[in-house]
Amino acid sequence: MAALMDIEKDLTPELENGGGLFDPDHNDVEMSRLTSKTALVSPTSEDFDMLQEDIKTRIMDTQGETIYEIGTGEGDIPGLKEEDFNASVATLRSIAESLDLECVLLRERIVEEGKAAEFLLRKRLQSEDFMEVRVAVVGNVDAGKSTLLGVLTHGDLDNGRGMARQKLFRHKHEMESGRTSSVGNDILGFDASGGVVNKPEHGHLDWIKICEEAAKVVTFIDLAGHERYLKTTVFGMTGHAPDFAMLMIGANAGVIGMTKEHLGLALALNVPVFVVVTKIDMCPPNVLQETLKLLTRILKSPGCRKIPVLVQNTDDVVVTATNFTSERMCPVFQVSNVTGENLDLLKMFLNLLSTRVRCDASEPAEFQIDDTFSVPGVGTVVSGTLLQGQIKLNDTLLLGPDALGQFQPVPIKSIHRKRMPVRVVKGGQTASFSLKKIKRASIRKGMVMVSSKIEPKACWEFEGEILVLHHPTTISVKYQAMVHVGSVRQTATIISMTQEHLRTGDKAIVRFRFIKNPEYLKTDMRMVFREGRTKAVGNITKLFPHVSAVAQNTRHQRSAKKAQQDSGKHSVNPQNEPQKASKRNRRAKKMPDFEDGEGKENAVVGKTNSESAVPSCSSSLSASSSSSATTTTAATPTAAAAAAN
Ligand SMILES: Nc1nc2c(ncn2[C@@H]2O[C@H](COP(=O)(O)OP(=O)(O)OP(=O)(O)O)[C@@H](O)[C@H]2O)c(=O)[nH]1
Repeated sequence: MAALMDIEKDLTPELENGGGLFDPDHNDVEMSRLTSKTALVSPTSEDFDMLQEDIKTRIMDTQGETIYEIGTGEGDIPGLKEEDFNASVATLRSIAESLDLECVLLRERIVEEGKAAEFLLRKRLQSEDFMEVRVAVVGNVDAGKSTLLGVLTHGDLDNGRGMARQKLFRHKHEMESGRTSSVGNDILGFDASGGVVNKPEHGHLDWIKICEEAAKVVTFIDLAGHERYLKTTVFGMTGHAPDFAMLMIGANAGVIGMTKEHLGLALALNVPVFVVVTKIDMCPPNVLQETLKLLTRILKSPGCRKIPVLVQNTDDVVVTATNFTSERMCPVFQVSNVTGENLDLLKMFLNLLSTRVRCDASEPAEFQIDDTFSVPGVGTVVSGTLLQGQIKLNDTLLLGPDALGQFQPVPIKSIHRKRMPVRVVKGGQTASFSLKKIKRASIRKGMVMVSSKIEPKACWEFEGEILVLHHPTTISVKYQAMVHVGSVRQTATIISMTQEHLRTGDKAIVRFRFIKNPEYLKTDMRMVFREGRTKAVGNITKLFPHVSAVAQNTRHQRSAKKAQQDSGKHSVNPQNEPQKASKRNRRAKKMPDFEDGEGKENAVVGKTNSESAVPSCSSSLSASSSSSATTTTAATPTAAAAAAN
């Protein structure tokens, strides 16, 4: 636990100043009174109101919950005497009640001057509303991914011979009533006090019931472990906008195969990773230790720069969960799907995770499409993630860009979240919409539906600052590879770059041009550029030339419209390459690639993390002995080169 305490100091200054509830730079005298550890002992009615307001704001910012610490304060030696501690808890409970929040004790501990504790404050949501967290599940074949999901979502342990995974009711692209969204999902619901609400009936889970009873739903995006499906995995990690990645490792097999590749991908996309080591029931202790040793070495290597923390008790869960989004901490669980050992810790951790997307309903809506369906009796259905803003029933959004770079207005006639009909969807949540009078063939994954306030523009060309993680020789102008940005997945050509040639480990500003369709992109989006074993990652830095989305009733517009007749769109004059665009459009219509299938990876709209133009960490892979075949990312050119060797 000593290591853990160091980490607490290192990573959680916020825990030392009132659970991060207060801005330490705030000079206001009243505010500083409220950051004291005694703030809740006997507050004046004015202080009470301020505390209440503060918690309310926090709850709104985080889509419905926060962790509040009692007994610590800015500049105070932590700990409250029993009496003061009890008074503080009573105040907190009373504020929680006034705001209709569930108040659940997470941990209580003895510190320097007495007691301290953390409470989870979670909004009691209406039955049609729930918080959402998406977790991408990655790891090598046989690591126990499907088994763990089966055990978590169905509540029965495995027999070590594949029983639990069989329970997963999985229709990858199912569209029952047009309500489903996306690929390979399993859901785990938690009620306001953190209890699991999944109750399989005859082995079958009723998603609507789970969503109605849950205050928070964790969606697992189950990604394939086999190398053959790496493209799908990249799509899952970019297009399904996961908040976190759960990297699974079989204790006895260790860090093998695609493990490092998947870790490198999560790091490159800035998706915080936690590790679950399975099969500890059947693994000799010395082998388990070896696996943990190698894992620790990889995580700490310069390419990863993570701080691994073995989670062994509920204290560790609270500390890791509250600091997880710092991206540096990497919680490591050791579980058995057969005996159930430590699964309660993992469940508690999942219950405490919060989406990384801040929800601000006033922002213009931006929804990225990651799948399309054609549902009998319903019509065309699109599913995806709302990256920002809010969408309500009967809103009208702009759908596009089409092959000409145009956007067309579409009214929202129905919304489903996890198969449940709802009236509103908020930033950070996934949803599906049925679209009237729009043919499925006219929609590509990677298209968006946005508020008209955005005045969206599509682009054929963009510039990115990239780091080459691996390439066998040199990359030059005219080189083509697949660009993954969010749910966009399309081949692009390098048309210019700041260096003549790029080798493994090189960084450069590169200008790309899509070969088939213009796309809707934004600067700062994370991108992956790959082809075979060639891999580069980076950030989009510039977009150009833009294609106007404003309708102009020109002769060209009319001809473009004609070209799109059978998809029923209102096309508009593109401002670049009109003729080529028309041809592309026709070709695109002949070869729709919207089928949902295992290998049909599409690009995904990713969460963009704008911290740096190039990834700050990369595949550590250099730290591990093995094959260069699974090269991943590298934080520095040297590390990348080492990884490649
Ligand atoms: N003894 C033991 N067996 C386990 C455990 N977890 C999984 N297994 C077994 O390991 C085998 C592989 O598990 P899967 O869940 O299919 O592995 P996976 O990672 O989903 O594999 P892919 O879907 O092929 O990527 C199955 O036979 C499981 O019963 C565990 O904790 N203990």
